[in-house]
Amino acid sequence: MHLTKIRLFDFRNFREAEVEFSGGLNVFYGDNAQGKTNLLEAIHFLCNLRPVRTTREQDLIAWDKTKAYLKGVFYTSSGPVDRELLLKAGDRKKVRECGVERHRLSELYWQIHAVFFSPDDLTLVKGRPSERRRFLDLIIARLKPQYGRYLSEYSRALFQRNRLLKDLRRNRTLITALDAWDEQLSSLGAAILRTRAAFTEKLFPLVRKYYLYFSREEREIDIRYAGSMVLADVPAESLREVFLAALRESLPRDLESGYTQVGPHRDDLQFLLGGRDLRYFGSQGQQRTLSLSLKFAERRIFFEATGVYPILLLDDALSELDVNRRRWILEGEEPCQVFVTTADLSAIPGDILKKGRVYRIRAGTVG
Ligand SMILES: Nc1ncnc2c1ncn2[C@@H]1O[C@H](COP(=O)(O)OP(=O)(O)OP(=O)(O)O)[C@@H](O)[C@H]1O
Repeated sequence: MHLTKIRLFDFRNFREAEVEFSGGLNVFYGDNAQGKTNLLEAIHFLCNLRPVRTTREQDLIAWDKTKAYLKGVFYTSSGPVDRELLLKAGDRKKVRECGVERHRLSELYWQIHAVFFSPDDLTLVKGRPSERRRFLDLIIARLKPQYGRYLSEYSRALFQRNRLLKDLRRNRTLITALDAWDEQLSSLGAAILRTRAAFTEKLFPLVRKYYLYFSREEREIDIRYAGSMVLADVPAESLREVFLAALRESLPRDLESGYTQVGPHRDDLQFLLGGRDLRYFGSQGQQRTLSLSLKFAERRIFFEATGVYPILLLDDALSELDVNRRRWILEGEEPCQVFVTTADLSAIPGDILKKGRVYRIRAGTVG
């Protein structure tokens, strides 16, 4: 699968552009603040149907406009697919595939996917637990739309339970309503925990493998799912009861804080090297390598699930890698379409650059 062509209108600092791409390496090159990242974001939005990280969709519209339009033509195993996205201020985005408007976006997730990596992904290691949960949840929900539904129902139930906890401070008789929320939370939470456990079983060995490869360190990284409940050795079918018991046990603390203190919404990932937490004790380089490994593991997981390598979008990421790793990624030992931004073409080995296509980005235009 690869993107053969893109058209943009009033997307970020692009007024109008149409560009054809190579199925291999594509390099967006130019000075700072010209639009290299914006073009990468446009590709990501077309592929994954959501903006990079927590950017709001409306912020993608050019500042002095009220609408933005993107069209991408993809080459997939079932032939060419064209996908259009229309953003309108104050409205939901519209998605059309092969000319037909689509409302259930999860039906479009399987075939086309992109993995975006930039130095900001350091937050996956150094940032708050919610960043790591989001990383897990987005990948799983994409591969299993049912999981996305568990998550949204769980957060609705959690919101109601937290509201009730606060109300209980004023009116104790409301306590009878708590059981119903605990029941809901524990069955949805157990489904989330089960799915995450099955997923991390695949993800963790891959992250370890890429970390070893990228870091050339002798020691393996140890990755753990750091739960807010002790779940080691709990069989999958007992998760609901264990969670329910944990909710009851934490009730005094929950009432005091007004928040539910246990559950998958409090869980985290922990990365240890030589027994020390990389989040606090890792060097900048080790943390960067780990965030890159997480993204490469994501890419591999998609390949294993779908048989198709996602498109790789590397924003200003080459400077972090030595020449051998740049070569490995850009030459494609794991073949896929790659888009790279750089302000310095010498970051790309000359023989590889010759095989790729280079686009000069200047003030929202592509040359
Ligand atoms: N919605 C928008 N409308 C118009 N311009 C925007 C919008 N959002 C961002 N920009 C501007 O687009 C310009 C290009 O940003 P971009 O991040 O793509 O630069 P870049 O070429 O990747 O630069 P760098 O090399 O510094 O990372 C910036 O000046 C930014 O302020």
